[in-house]
Parts: sequence; structure tokens; C-alpha cells
Amino acid sequence: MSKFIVRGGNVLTGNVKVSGAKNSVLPIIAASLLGEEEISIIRDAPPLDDVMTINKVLEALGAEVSYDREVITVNAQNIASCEAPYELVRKMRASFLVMGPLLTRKGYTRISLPGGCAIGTRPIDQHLKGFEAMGAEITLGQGFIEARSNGRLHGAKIYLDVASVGATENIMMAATLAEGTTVIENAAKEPEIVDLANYLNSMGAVVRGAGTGVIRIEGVEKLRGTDHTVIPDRVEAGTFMIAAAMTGGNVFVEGAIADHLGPVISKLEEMGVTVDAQENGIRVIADKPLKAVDVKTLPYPGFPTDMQSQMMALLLISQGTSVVTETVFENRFMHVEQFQLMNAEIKVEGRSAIVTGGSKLSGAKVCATDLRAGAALIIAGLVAEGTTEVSGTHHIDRGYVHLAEKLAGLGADIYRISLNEDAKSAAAEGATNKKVFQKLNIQPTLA
Ligand SMILES: CC(=O)N[C@H]1[C@@H](OP(=O)(O)OP(=O)(O)OC[C@H]2O[C@@H](n3ccc(=O)[nH]c3=O)[C@H](O)[C@@H]2O)O[C@H](CO)[C@@H](O)[C@@H]1O
Ligand SMILES: C=C(OP(=O)(O)O)C(=O)O
Repeated sequence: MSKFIVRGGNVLTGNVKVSGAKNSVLPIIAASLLGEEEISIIRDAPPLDDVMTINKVLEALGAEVSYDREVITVNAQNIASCEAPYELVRKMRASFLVMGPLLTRKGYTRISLPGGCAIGTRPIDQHLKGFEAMGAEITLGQGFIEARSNGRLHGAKIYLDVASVGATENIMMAATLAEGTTVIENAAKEPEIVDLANYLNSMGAVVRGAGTGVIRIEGVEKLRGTDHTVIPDRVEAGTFMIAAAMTGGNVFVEGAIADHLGPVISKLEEMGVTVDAQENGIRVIADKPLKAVDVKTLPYPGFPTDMQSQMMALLLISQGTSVVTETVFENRFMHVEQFQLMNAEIKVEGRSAIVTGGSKLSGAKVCATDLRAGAALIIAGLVAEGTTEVSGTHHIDRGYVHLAEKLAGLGADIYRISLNEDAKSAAAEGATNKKVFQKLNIQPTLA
């Protein structure tokens, strides 16, 4: 058990480096299962809990996986099992992405229904619809999904009812070894889809049109391992940009790609933040009062749902009223209650949240209800009066590398504590966490 302790009031300045993208590296690691020959080397793989989890899934399937200084090596020449263990899949939704590669390479797979952040029901019907169109037989029962094909999958034309990122990735991977051509219509266009397509092509696949609404995949007989560097994490980059804006700071977000962050940059500019896109990163300068803006989440290239809660934190201190509309996930306002504990004025009406700006945020004990909500609460804590304690850190560890250290490097007053049993009972007696550590003479553990 651990917590982030944030004391508000410091202005962020300096340089922060973005890590590799979680949402790219996870499908890419899954895709490495397609490499029947040679090993795969995946660079800039962030040391996140989700990455460790999917690595364990691959090991359980019989692949040899090593992780050293942000480089993952996968030898998937021998796949001994086609069943992803329940304990791992329930921890992380992206584990379900091994289904496409296993089905197309081995003709069979059995996977439990995926878990992950509780931001909506998150069905997988579009993944399954795609596999079925390619000739797979799907059986559901007792929390498991079985997919089998009689011989190779075959190419098909698949129209996705929603432009699902995961379904596009899973079907794209399955199609690489199918017989003939697969066309995915209403495909997701996220930069992570393009990164996966580039990885697959470098393994010997033939994928065209990734990044547009129509992706065409010509099936090939075999794929081999390759050497690939993952793109920078646009959500992590956007989180630092908002943190900088929140504190009236001046921060260079090294590695951030402006092309991937169009709507976030536009909204920041509308609010009065100066955003300077440079060749190797983005500088954010906030030296004026912030104006309220309305935000609506949409699939890429719309405003990302993964940036909604961080943006809401920023709107809390803007001047005026904003409407934040979440159209991607039906239950992604859980952070609102936590913000309210910090004195925020927000009212949820259906899929919109009406945010009254100008709140004087005050520090509070809050809980990360999902990954991005955790980051948003920390950002709010950066300007709140007094101390904010953010628990539920396991969510944050799924997607942010050394968040406390990176923010502290920019001047934030933030650290992370691990509470052992003694500390917990002392905390219950009313001591602050900091005092507990002084009393026990333990150094707080940074993220
Ligand atoms: C590991 C990863 O890359 N995660 C990202 C991915 O999640 P993920 O791939 O799970 O998100 P999807 O794009 O699939 O989901 C978008 C919407 O489509 C719906 N849907 C999805 C699949 C399906 O078969 N049927 C269906 O109805 C979902 O319930 C949701 O409402 O994209 C999301 C949307 O940008 C991001 O928030 C996540 O960070
Ligand atoms: C919702 C997210 O991730 P996942 O799809 O892995 O739950 C996220 O990254 O914000």
C-alpha cells in the first residue's frame, strides 16, 4: 500500500522526458507472438506494471521474454500454450490482445474475459465479430472465450460498429497471417495503431492504411522478429503539459510529438496557454489567467478520453464555466467525487460534467478511481492549498513511469510513501504520513 503526498503551491519549470507509449507497447508485445523466426527487440518499453503483466502473459504462453533498461527481447519461436492465465488477464484488459496473434498463428486460443479500469462496460463484441468474419468459431462460457479456426483464418471485409482501438489492433494482428486480404472499415486511427502497423510490417506483414479509417492487410505465410522503437506516450506528455499549465509554469516536455496531441494543444491555446511545438518536444508556458473551454472526448483525432480527467483538473482553476462531455466511455466521471472532496464545483448531468471554474482547491485525502483520474488528482494537488494524499496508486503505476520523481524534477512538492503495518496504525492515530516516517526513521520510497 502506498500514497502520493502532494503539497500545492509550487510552479513547475524545467525539462521532463516522456517515456514510451503504454498503449503502443502493449499491442506490440502481443504482436511479438507472431514472430516464428528470429527474436523481437522492443525499445523504449516503459517500466510499467502493465508491461510486466503482459510480459508474464507471454511467458505463460511459452515465449522467452527479458526486460532490461527499457528494452524487451522476445523469443516467440516456441509457443507451448494457447491459454492466457486468468490471474493476469483479469488485471489488465490489454492482455486480450494476445487473442488475435494466437488464433492466427496456432488456430486456437482460450482467454478469460478481460479486466482493467472500471470506466465502462467495455465489451469485446467487435473483436469477436472480426475473428468470426475471418472464419473463427467462438465459444463463450464460464468467464472464458475460446476461439478456434479450421486451418488458416481467411481474409474478410469487417466494418467496425465503433472505431475500437483494441478491436482494430486485434483484427489487424489476426489478419497478418490469414489467407487473402482483410479490410477493416471504420478502423481506429490512433497513433498507436500506426505504430503497431509499422512494427508488423517490419516483421514481414503487409498492412496499408493504418492511421486512416480503412486498413487493408494482405495475409502472409510467416512473420519474423524485428527491432522496433516504441513512440512516445502522448497521454503522459499531455499530462505534463496540463500540469505545467495548472501551476502557471514553463516546462519543456521532451519527446512529445505535437502531431499526436492536436486537440490537447488546441484546447490549451484556447485557454490562453502558450504552446510551442519544437522538433524534439513541446514547450508549455502559462503566464496569463486561464479561460474556460468546453471539451468533448472523441476517438482520434478528437480529444482523447485518456486526457479528460486531467483537463477537468485544469478547468477547475479557469475563469468561467466549462462543459466536459465524455462520449467514449459511459462511466468515466468517477474522479468528479474525488475533486469535490478538494472543494471543486462540478455537476454531472448524464454524459456531461458542468465545471465551475475559479475554485480555491483545498488539499484532501482522495483516491485514484482509475489510471488517469489518479494523475488528475495529483495535478489538482499541485495547486491545492495544503496537502493532498492520493491513494489507489496501483492504478497510476499501470500507466505512469516515475510520476512523482518526474514532477519533483520540475519543482513539485511530491513524494510517495509506502505504508507498512506500523505506519498504518500510527497514521490511524492521527499522525500525518510524513511524521510517521520521521518517527519510524524510514525514507519515503519515491515512485
Ligand atoms: C491499451 C489501450 O490501448 N487502451 C486504450 C484503448 O482501450 P480499448 O481498446 O479498450 O478502447 P476501445 O477503443 O476498444 O473502446 C472505445 C469504445 O468502444 C467500445 N467497444 C470497444 C470494443 C468492442 O468490441 N465493443 C465496443 O463497444 C468501448 O466500450 C468503448 O466505449 O482505447 C481507449 C479509447 O481511446 C483508451 O481509453 C485506452 O487507454
Ligand atoms: C483506460 C486506459 O487504459 P486501459 O485501456 O489499459 O484500461 C488508459 O490508459 O487511460
